[in-house]
Amino acid sequence: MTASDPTRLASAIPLDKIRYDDRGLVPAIVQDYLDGTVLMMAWMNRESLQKMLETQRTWFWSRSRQELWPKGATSGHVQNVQSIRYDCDSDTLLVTVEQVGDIACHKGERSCFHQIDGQVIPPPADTLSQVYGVICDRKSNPSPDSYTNKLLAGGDNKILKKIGEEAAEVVMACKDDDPDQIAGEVADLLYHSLVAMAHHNVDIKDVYRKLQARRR
Ligand SMILES: N=c1c2ncn([C@@H]3O[C@H](COP(=O)(O)OP(=O)(O)OP(=O)(O)O)[C@@H](O)[C@H]3O)c2ncn1[C@@H]1O[C@H](COP(=O)(O)O)[C@@H](O)[C@H]1O
Repeated sequence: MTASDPTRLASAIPLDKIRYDDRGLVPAIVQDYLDGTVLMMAWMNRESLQKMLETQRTWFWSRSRQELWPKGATSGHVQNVQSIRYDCDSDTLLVTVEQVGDIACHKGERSCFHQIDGQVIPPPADTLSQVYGVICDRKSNPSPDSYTNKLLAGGDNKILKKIGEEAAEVVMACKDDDPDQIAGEVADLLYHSLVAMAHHNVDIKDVYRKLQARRR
């Protein structure tokens, strides 16, 4: 279900089926629709859910201010709703969004979630994005033992040669019809493609956007 289809978005969530608690609230977990990063958790009531369905933007209920609040009203960092799901006993919502701008947190930080080391940058939920994050970090902060840095130092000549080799290895593994070997060679091909993307400053989310745009 996508936000460009408001009828389906509204009909997918029967407002009366949701089990609100004794305060009339239901928790909503908000996730980036491209890489699955968990952006924030906030509370909704029936009215905010209704508003979210109507506007296709996130609306929550503030327990401290006792009022409805639309995400990004002051910062402009709105969240365009892509899908809404509820769990099996209908007492939790999972909302996937296109985050416009960096800031997701209601306190103005980059994320609601702190890592153990105190950083507030959320780790993307999917493995490919995590590996790409490390590769980009190696590019910014080279490490002498890093294979990635050896590739990046060799530029296109070295990186593209490896992509050609890894693609040929995928072909051979498929010819051998060996699922485990195919998985290993595809992992190598994906990794080297990510290095090429980092070398050419491609945002991994742009790849995900293209895949999403092609979804049927
Ligand atoms: N995901 C990978 C990854 N996949 C494959 N490879 C490397 O890619 C190479 C695969 O090429 P080959 O199979 O041809 O092996 P090879 O013959 O040893 O390679 P060459 O001699 O041709 O360089 C191996 O050296 C693998 O270790 C990877 N190297 C690093 N990563 C990730 O990249 C990030 C940065 O790692 P470093 O660069 O090691 O700091 C980390 O998150 C890693 O997990």
